[in-house]
Amino acid sequence: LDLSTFFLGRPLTAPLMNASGVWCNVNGQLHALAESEAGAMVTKSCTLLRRDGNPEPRYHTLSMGSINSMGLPNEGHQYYLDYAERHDYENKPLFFSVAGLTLDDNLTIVAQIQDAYTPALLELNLSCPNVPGKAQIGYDFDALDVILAEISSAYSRPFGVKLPPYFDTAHFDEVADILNRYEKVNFITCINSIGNGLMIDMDSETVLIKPKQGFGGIGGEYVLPTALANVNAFHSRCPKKSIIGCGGVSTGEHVFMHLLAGASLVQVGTALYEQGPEIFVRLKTELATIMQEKGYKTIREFQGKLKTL
Ligand SMILES: O=C(O)c1[nH]c(=O)[nH]c(=O)c1I
Repeated sequence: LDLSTFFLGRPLTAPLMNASGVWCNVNGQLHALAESEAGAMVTKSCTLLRRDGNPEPRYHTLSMGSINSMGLPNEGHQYYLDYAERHDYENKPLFFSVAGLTLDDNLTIVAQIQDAYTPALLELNLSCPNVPGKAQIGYDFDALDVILAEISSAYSRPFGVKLPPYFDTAHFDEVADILNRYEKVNFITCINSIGNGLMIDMDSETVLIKPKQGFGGIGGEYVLPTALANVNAFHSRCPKKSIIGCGGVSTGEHVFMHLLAGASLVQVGTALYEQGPEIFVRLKTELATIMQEKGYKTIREFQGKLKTL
């Protein structure tokens, strides 16, 4: 599936969706997303069985974003398969996020998605930073190679991966080399939260969240430059794959920047958590205004056309 035509070919001026994990854990939230102005939507990353996740407080708003250590709370994969069966795909495409705790769990879940033959698009989450004792697959390049080989042979359709942020050119090169060896990896979602940040309450002199001594993934405005860099790095290194941008989006300008950097579709996390699905109306309007001011009729005219000096 080529996301760029799937979304850019359509009259959408705002290919927008939620970031997995935000407003997508339970049916009521999923229904609200389905009814929203978002162009697509994704389910909460699921494990084989239901999980409570980490003890609360596990999410906190920050002056320029958020910190979270949710711990992969979800209703278990069958719950989201049931939702995927009921979803109205004419209304908007559905992405199905999977974050199994083991390779076997991932294979079991993916096999059931295969058997259910849902039109949902698999987004394999390789970047959850908050399960104590579980290193991120996205930062273990051998494990990354193995899971892509296993999923590619177990799943017959195109799928995508949700990557953590990288901060070193050698890592962009190495991860892109691995991804380019898997033609079934049709899209790359950059970025997940910047793992293991820490913020402090000045009055009580304590951390803000309970799990992991206060360490958690950072989202929001703080991560925009890192998100744009990862979108652009993989856009230039993986010409046959679509990039879904995620990270730091709260205005139409941010959406425009992600698209210019190479994204075909843009996810919203922290700002959606704070403002709810109505945000998609504002982002669509703001992007359309920017496009009008710049004289662009379609996204294709500027998508991926970031200029260097
Ligand atoms: O703690 C979480 O549930 C979580 N939190 C994130 O910031 N990213 C993720 O992929 C996940 I699975």
